[in-house]
Amino acid sequence: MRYISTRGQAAPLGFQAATLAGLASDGGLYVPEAWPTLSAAEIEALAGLSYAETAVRILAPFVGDALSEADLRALCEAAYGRFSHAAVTPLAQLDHRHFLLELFHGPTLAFKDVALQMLGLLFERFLSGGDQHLTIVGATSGDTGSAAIEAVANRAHIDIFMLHPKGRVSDVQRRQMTTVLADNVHNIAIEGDFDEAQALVKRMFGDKDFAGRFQLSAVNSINWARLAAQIVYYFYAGVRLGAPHRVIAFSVPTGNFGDVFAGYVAKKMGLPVARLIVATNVNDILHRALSAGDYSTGTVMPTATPSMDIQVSSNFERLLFDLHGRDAGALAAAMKGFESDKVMALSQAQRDLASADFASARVDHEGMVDAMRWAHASGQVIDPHTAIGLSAARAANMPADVPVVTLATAHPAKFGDAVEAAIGTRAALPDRIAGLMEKEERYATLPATFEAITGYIAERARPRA
Ligand SMILES: Cc1ncc(COP(=O)(O)O)c(C=O)c1O
Ligand SMILES: N[C@@H](CCOP(=O)(O)O)C(=O)O
Repeated sequence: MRYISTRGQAAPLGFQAATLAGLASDGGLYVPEAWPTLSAAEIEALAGLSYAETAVRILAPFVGDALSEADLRALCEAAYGRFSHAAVTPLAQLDHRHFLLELFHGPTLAFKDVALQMLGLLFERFLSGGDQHLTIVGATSGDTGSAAIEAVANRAHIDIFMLHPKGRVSDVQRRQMTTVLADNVHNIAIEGDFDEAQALVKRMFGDKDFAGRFQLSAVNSINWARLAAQIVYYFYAGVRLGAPHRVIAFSVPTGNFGDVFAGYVAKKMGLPVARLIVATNVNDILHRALSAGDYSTGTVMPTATPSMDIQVSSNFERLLFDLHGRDAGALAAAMKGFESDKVMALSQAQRDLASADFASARVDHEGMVDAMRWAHASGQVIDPHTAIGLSAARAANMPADVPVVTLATAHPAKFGDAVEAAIGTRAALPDRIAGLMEKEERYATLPATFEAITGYIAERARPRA
């Protein structure tokens, strides 16, 4: 399997090189040259397999010859052996057609663990025996940061620098990052929002001098390996609900468009998906783009779903690449225009193409609270992000015989205040993070400027070997 850049100016890479590179040198994102497919019989054969074994079957075509099947199996078993639920990503039923796909049973209690536990092991595997070391630069609106830090803390060949928007993540989210005092972990609170953090990170990859001095890599979903690992749970849930013989819809609380893009890939690979419902909070650029062709940024509004307070969604570029007929030149020109003007219009033909796979909804604060209360009445305490997805799922116009699965992306204990405000009770902090609120924190606070951030990193990172 070869990976090509959405902007067409970087050399195609294999899985190992694409994983270590993170972002393509031309500013584009790596995508597989062609989508691998599974036959109906191959999907049927996933029934009854463990999560780790399902991961082996789904990831094998993406990994290609970068790992033997036995090595891939060993990594999947190690990664998913750390989850607190035997099913890794279990389904919970809310009523006759609504389900939650619980993605928060990993070490940091959010869906990011599903991919990052795997990515941490892949990095270690690809770096072992060599003299390379990676400087990981990442941006987080709350959950990627802690999952990535958990996955790479104390690894000899890696330094991680994680940028989060100061004061715009929950206390639990911040502490999950800043109380990890390992020498190779560097947390930076930037005086800006998530979009600025993400733009700074992307600029580092594109800066010849900086990228030449340090071997940069990514843990955000710009890294293809992140997304590949997230495809697995769509198949795992779909097969449990009757795929390939039954069509299923998924509702995905969306920020950076990574999670829902993984669902799109699952559909391309053959999973029968009626629609992927892109559920946004009031930071609704993706809903406007898909429903009205208006892909234009506004000011980011802080909400009770901070992990989704995003306007510029990295992975939307991967969908735009397909919507531009995989014409990298056309996409590169469109992205250049968007980067300078903050506006892009999707044509009617592009919207029609997208609407075969995606529906979308914007959910405001009241909609989120209603969904939390409805789930609570059905016996489930859900986090605010999941509630955005559930609200969109309940409003979606899906055929009556199609089950609708909402991705439960975080444990409700990560957002205790918002949960209590909505349903009058808090979810207890699970044992995994007990004592978190008493631990010592360490992080730097810096202005959101390229010079300040790269200067800080340059003083601490190990240069290229
Ligand atoms: C809890 C939670 N829900 C939803 C999202 C949005 O996911 P994505 O950025 O992949 O669209 C995030 C952040 O990524 C998150 O942390
Ligand atoms: N909500 C995310 C934002 C980063 O998304 P990613 O999937 O690209 O890592 C977070 O929790 O940090």
